[in-house]
Amino acid sequence: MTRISVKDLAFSYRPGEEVLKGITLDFDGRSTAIIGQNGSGKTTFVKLLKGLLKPTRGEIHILGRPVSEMTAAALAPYIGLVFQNPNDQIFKSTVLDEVMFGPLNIGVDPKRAKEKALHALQMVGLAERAAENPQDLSLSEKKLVCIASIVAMEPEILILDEPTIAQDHAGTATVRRVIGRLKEQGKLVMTIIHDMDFVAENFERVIILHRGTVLADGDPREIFSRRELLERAGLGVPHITRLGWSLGRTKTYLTEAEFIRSMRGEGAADR
Ligand SMILES: Nc1ncnc2c1ncn2[C@@H]1O[C@H](COP(=O)(O)OP(=O)(O)OP(=O)(O)O)[C@@H](O)[C@H]1O
Repeated sequence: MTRISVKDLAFSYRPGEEVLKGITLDFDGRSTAIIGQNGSGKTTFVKLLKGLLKPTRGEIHILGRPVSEMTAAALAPYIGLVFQNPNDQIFKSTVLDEVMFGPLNIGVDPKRAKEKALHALQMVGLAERAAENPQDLSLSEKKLVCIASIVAMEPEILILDEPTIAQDHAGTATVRRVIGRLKEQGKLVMTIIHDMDFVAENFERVIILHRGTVLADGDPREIFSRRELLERAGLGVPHITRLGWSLGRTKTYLTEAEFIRSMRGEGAADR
């Protein structure tokens, strides 16, 4: 089922300078990473999906609804965006109030909003910090509070902007677990990200944006096999993929587990 349909989408911040140049894409339920060099248009693209910017050309439908006819507030129950920098999002004086704000804002009654917020905080491992001031948390924890704030609204579509930046090892593991849970719940999880290891391990579809156009669109193994294309787009590959290549393997490895299986001789056909 198509969750998001994008047709001939273009956007300019300044007249005559298109930063998105006619993008056509459909998003189904597959978790999707949007990658690309700085300035390729990733943030602009997701802001358009979320209704924070208006296209200069083209159409977007979210769950069949035309974004052009909806306000950002009307879209909020369906699509959530977690900003890269938590300071752009956090404004309440307790963690619980912060996470309750979204559900309350879309009309959930206070009792239910509290339940949803506590459940979301449990998911990110911060339920015990509910009474604290979010400003007293570490950057890693603040980012998890921001994820919980969107999770609590239970939108069908969640977009995470650089979820692993500023995360310590435990924080990254939590983000991985939360994404897994959301996928199990049938949500469309999207991300904008430069961390290719995380993409390879957690996402089913990869889209490369390059100078405002779609340069490639495929599953991670397909995308990370295309060395020339990645070089052209100025992008790296997962560490484990590079290690495999350095050892002369033809298979594109995506995870340590599959690399180890292959090294032990369990994947002889993959070499
Ligand atoms: N508010 C703005 N006004 C003018 N130009 C902008 C604005 N925001 C972004 N741009 C320009 O639009 C282009 C696309 O930027 P965008 O932030 O969408 O790229 P990005 O792929 O998200 O980059 P990054 O990985 O650095 O976040 C860039 O050339 C950028 O300089």
